[in-house]
Amino acid sequence: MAPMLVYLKKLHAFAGRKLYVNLIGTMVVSTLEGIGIFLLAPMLSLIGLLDSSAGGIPFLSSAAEPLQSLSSGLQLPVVLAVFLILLLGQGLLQRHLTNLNSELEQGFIRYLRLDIYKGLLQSNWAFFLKKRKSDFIHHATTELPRVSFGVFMFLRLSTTFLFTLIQIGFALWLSAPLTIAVLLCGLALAVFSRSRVKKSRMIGQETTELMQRYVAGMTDHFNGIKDIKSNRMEKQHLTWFGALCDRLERNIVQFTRLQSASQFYYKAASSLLIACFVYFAFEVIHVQAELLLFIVLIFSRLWPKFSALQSNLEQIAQSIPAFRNLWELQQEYEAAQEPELSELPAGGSAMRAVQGFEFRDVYYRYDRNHGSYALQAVNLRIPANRMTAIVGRSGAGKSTLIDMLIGLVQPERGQVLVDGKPLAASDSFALRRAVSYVSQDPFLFHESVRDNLSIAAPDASEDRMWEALRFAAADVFVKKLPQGLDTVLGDRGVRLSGGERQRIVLARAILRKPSILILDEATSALDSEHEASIQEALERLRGSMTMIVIAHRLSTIRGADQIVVLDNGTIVQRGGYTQLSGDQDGLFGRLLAYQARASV
Ligand SMILES: Nc1ncnc2c1ncn2[C@@H]1O[C@H](COP(=O)(O)OP(=O)(O)OP(=O)(O)O)[C@@H](O)[C@H]1O
Repeated sequence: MAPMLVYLKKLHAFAGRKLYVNLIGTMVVSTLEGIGIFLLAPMLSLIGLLDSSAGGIPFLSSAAEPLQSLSSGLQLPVVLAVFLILLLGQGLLQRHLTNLNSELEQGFIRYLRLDIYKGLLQSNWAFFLKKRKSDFIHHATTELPRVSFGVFMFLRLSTTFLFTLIQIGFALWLSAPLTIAVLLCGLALAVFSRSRVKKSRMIGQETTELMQRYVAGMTDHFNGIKDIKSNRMEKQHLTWFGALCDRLERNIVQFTRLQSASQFYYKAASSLLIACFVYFAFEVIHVQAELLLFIVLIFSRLWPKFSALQSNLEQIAQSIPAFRNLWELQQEYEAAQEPELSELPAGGSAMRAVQGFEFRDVYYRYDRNHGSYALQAVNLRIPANRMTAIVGRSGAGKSTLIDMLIGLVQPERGQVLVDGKPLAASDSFALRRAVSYVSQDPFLFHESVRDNLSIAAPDASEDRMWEALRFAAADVFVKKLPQGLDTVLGDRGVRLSGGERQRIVLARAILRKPSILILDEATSALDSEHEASIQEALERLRGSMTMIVIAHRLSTIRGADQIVVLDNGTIVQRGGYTQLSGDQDGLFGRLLAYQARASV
């Protein structure tokens, strides 16, 4: 129940006064409906079906009295007009409430979406390392609407409950013994149905798990569609997917069956009760036929409320696991918010390293409980405005070192210093504003080349964009694209090769005019000709920015001021290209030799 309270509070914070207008409006609609039904009494009395002098029916004589003063020809039209006005008024109000309710519900979904997305964006990198991307998609697309549905179902339950109380009050007035008898029967049925609420919750838990697997599976499969097709794995994936879809189908049908069975039990009980009451009231305690008719009328209104309450309860129970799931994610990312930031920084000044960076006896493990060290005993200086190359075998810790430099991960032991001062977690935004980072797996949005570039520098002119594209040796192929800079890339537009993608991402990085440029295997997909032209362009930037380059192709780092060789998370060699390549027994020398043999 606690997670549900959290989201009810959020709804309260979001909707404020509108929420109460909605709740009170719903109550008014229900009451008007009740009054409309009570008006049936004078109507029936006027057309002679009911004796208005019958003392056993409350309201009837008092409702009939004012009518007596009217001429007989007017009485029925007046009653019918009041009846019509009431029901039309109720209809109009209902329409208004339906619209308001939809605005509230959709607004609340938007509010939750933004709240969650912003919370996720402000979470630290360690949080993303632990989570699967598909889980976020699952939470945003499946769990969030379930939570919103659950919240509004709870509101509906509350108003139905209140209105049921009012109707019980009327019913008690009409006939206390019969009402108490009906309530006892309702209670017995509710107790009998408790296990169904529990079952709904179990089904809801299974829905959550199955949907999580469904979204994760779909994401994985379509991320790996090339592997699937080229290795003819379609059949295995289809079998897996088919089995999961079967389970999803069974899960939903199971819940519908449970709900329809509950509704049937309530309906069957209601028919049985009405039959018993009529028999008992008519044959045993001999109440007036008019009163009996009225009692049947009231209970035929009251009983559906009981079954609606049961249905609401089952639906809420079914959505409870989604509340828990979303709340757990929210707690996780709230604990992982980047420090001292309540808002995402829009602009602000970038940090400028004058002397450079220093790693002082740094240790880092991805899993602090039982993982091996990704970095250990790292002592390293990275001078400002020089080019530092980091090399080593796969898994040596190169990317981890970079992530730590830009404050994405923090040392478990030791310190990272900028110009001699420890890099506080709160400085990392200022630092990252100075950085352009091109990762191993460059990412382009499904937008035009222009949009992809201006994400990095919204104010950049077209001339500056072409200049950056020239730098990255991308100008020639962009000019040849069907709409040049305005060509849409990706699924809906032109597909680029790996090397073309890398060059646009490199242009984007340069467009930002960074003071620190980090290239993590950023030219690995390029042919030698394009790579050479980028090397020349980088050479021209030398001295104007700090460059850190991770490279497997060692020929590309000949010009580096310092080369750092990592192995198993530790620095095993450091020096200039000529010095390191001269040491045949060192790791650098051996890596060079392997590459020389491989290229023969
Ligand atoms: N998210 C992660 N969770 C757990 N371990 C990780 C994670 N990322 C990297 N590692 C581990 O940390 C070590 C260093 O990885 P890192 O990615 O820094 O190596 P790398 O030198 O950049 O490798 P490559 O050249 O293949 O990209 C490896 O043993 C790797 O398995």
